[in-house]
Amino acid sequence: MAQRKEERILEYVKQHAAEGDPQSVVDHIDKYCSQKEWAMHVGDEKGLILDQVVKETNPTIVLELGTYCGYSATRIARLLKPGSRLLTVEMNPENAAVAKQMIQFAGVQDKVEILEGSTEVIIPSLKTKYGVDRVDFVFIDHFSERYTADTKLLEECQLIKKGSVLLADNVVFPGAPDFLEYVRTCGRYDCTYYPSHLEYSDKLDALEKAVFKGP
Ligand SMILES: Nc1ncnc2c1ncn2CCCCCNC(=O)c1cc(-c2ccc(F)cc2)cc(O)c1O
Ligand SMILES: [Mg+2]
Repeated sequence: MAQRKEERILEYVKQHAAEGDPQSVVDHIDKYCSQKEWAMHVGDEKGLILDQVVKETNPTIVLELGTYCGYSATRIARLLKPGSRLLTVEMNPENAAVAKQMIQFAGVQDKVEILEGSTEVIIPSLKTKYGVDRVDFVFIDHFSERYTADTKLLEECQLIKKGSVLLADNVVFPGAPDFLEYVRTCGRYDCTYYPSHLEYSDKLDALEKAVFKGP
């Protein structure tokens, strides 16, 4: 029996999902986490909203803040056009190791790069160290206390340009009130609120989309 919940999820996927099939990986993570052990993936209900926003954005460069086990990285990467790439930031090295294997098993490793470290350190290095000019889509799913600071950091580093899309998870639960206040009142974003539910739960939650209008 694997020691950590995240390793048990990976083991279940390896034993039951179809290798090289990202949809199968996503479906089996949802199955395990709704039936056996809850875990903080964006999940199937909010995941459908994520899918819709990714499809309408059709991004070339995606940044994800908070990889965890790689569920949303796999979910996003399965929708990306050839030649596009997803950079995902994870501070916890044990979770990054699980995510690397999950992404590899799903067969999307050529599109996904896991950057180990904290967002406040990684974001300022994206241009110089990772050759990023701008990001088209940012999925924000790390500590809600960092959402606003990292959004401001993306602006200051000129990583988001007119039309870049931010999509933030958990804006109701655990909640990101200062992020909602910031993007809705600073005058630089067109915001859309998508009510939903916390993953594998009937508690209310929501996603907030914030489209950058330029500095
Ligand atoms: N500065 C940085 N840079 C990179 N990673 C970083 C970081 N700082 C931290 N981390 C590492 C991310 C930590 C996980 C973030 N996600 C969450 O914390 C999260 C929690 C819940 C939740 C649900 C029910 C409850 F009762 C309680 C919590 C649900 C979700 O969908 C979540 O995404
Ligand atoms: Mg989340």
